[in-house]
Amino acid sequence: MQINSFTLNSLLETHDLPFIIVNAAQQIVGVNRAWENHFGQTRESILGNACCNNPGDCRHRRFFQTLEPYAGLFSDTLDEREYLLKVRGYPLLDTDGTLYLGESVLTAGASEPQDKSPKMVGTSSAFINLKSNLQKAAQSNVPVMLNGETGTGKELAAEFIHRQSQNAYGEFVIVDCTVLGEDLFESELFGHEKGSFTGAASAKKGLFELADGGTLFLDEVGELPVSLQPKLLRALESGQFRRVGGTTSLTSTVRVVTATHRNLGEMVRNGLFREDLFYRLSVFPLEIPALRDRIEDMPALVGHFLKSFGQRDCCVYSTTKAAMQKLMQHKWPGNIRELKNCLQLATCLCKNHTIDELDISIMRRQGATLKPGMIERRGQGAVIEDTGASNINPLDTIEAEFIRSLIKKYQGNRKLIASEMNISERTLYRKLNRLNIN
Ligand SMILES: Nc1ncnc2c1ncn2[C@@H]1O[C@H](COP(=O)(O)OP(=O)(O)OP(=O)(O)O)[C@@H](O)[C@H]1O
Repeated sequence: MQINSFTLNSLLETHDLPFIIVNAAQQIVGVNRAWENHFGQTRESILGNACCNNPGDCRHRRFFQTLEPYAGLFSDTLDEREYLLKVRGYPLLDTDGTLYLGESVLTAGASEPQDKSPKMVGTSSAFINLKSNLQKAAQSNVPVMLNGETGTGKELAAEFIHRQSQNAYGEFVIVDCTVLGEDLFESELFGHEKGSFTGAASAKKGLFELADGGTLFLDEVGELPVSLQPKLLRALESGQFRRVGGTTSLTSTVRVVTATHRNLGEMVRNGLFREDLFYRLSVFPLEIPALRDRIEDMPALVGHFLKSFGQRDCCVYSTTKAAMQKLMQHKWPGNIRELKNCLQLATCLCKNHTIDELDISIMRRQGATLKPGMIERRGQGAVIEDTGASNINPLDTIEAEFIRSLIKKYQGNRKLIASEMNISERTLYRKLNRLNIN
């Protein structure tokens, strides 16, 4: 007898852990998405299979004899691989009175989704407040919008939300909205069928489809052209989309997290961002504070990065008091990413694994390089030093003038500008940001 499909689906979808349903004939009649993700098998390939390699004598058979719930460690073979599993089994009754066994399964020793959260470091009240809000956002399942300057940790925060959410067993899929132009948007986001355009040699799943059951992270969503925003809104509202060249409507259930450094409210007022999409995406808005506004986090962040560089280089790095003071005084326009890069360079320059003030070279110029002799001059002063956040150095001025001339030449078309500069659109976008060019 078939289990009532409504009961089955609702049961399966209420479980965050891998979960299977077994009938009295010891056949698998249901698995959830977490199970598929955890063991890398599709439900089509296992539904109807025997529950174990030896169904004549297994815990499932014993369950149907005793009807006793059970919990414990069991060794199972799946797809020719041996797994030690933490298992909990209990009876399920279908609406027509048929008895089934429901079993939640986890690889023994494998961490719970929460344990896989990226390491976010900080001790300031601003950081603790942020982390607590991220946790609340993760549990709520509503769309979250992260707002913050470049390098403040928006992507890390988005991944943290994903790992702490009920979608943690699904994929965390990043969509870089700075590179999504008219030509790429639909095929990247919704995928395409074979032969749907020149070069589409095979069918390809889109990012929306890949994120099914997981989290879709729309990075720099403020960069999405207004003309494409209705298409995104439609897919988010209905959960339905079609691959380019496809005729069937596909469905994807995704958790949406977005990030931007822009003031989207102002963009809405200026007609640069659709109001309906803004409200759809920013149900849970969160501000990621700049490093300069939580400078108390500096010792913890420095300790965190030096520990990881030390593990990489098999040594223990430390800083002098003067070095820490210098780090605390800088304004950090590039935020945590800039701090990390600065420390990475310091580990190369320092002697005896101890970073002192003179090893702290705060580099504000993208692409600035150490010239021969600079390292030798270490004893006489900082190598590349610029602590005044408002100073624009001549290199930046020249670069800004060059980019402005290209903006004029290509009437603001980023693709053409990036191509002439031989850089990606994303790098161009970062340069525009750093040089304050709108
Ligand atoms: N609280 C934190 N603890 C440890 N590392 C952090 C923290 N915040 C950010 N980082 C690190 O700083 C770097 C920049 O973070 P991330 O890429 O998440 O920033 P972002 O705001 O998304 O940047 P962008 O705006 O350029 O996309 C990464 O290496 C990240 O791991």
